[in-house]
Amino acid sequence: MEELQIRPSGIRMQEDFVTKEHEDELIRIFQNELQWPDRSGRLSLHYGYTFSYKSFGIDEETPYIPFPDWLEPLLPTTEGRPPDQVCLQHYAPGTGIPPHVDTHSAFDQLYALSLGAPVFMQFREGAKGDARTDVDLKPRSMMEMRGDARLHWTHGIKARKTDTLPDGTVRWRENRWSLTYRWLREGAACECGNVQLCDTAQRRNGVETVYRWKQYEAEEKVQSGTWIKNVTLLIKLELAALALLTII
Ligand SMILES: O=C(O)CCC(=O)C(=O)O
Ligand SMILES: [Fe+2]
Repeated sequence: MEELQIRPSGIRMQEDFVTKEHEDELIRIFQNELQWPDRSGRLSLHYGYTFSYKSFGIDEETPYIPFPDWLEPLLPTTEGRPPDQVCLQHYAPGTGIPPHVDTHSAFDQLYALSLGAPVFMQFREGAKGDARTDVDLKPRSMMEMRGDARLHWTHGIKARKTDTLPDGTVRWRENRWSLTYRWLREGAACECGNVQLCDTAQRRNGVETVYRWKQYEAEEKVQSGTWIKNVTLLIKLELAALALLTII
């Protein structure tokens, strides 16, 4: 894996993690053999352990979902043990994911494999996002986020139909799938101290943890522009906030 020489530091990339033939076969499986949620927008399927935001450990009530056969050869081997959780996501053209950090306390190492169409992922420094960097996620590439890229910059994908390349070319979005791999953090506490982005630091400092979710909601509003989505999300946010508040 090669680290990109950009800000944020900590983005490591391995191109051609799978062959084109392997990718075609995976997409065939994704499109024909998996049961996706029946709704629009970004769709997710989860494998492995589920993290409980109540107990801040493995959710004992949700059964472990074994990794399917097609997933086994796609697991990164560089951590010495398989990930605890894998999330397969489908992005239909026009969909994205709001800027966020994957929860610090819950997860440590973080990798993502891109399949299908390329897309720009935007990294933004801190909560306000003054510095921004677009990284072109090429199909078949495996990315690792560590250090600043993992903890101190948010990442997200703009919900839009096209991306404009640095040379001005307009690239239409097509179907994209990603696999996000996460390893649980030992002790479920992060020591980075970033009160803006780290839930452990926020808890320790008595900062209203709901802030993170509020920010997420605001971003979603700007991106989706649809009322229904906002309402659904708001309910989810409130539930999440309640779960978080109970453990403060
Ligand atoms: O789609 C991707 O490549 C990454 C998705 C992501 O950021 C996440 O699942 O937390
Ligand atoms: Fe993420």
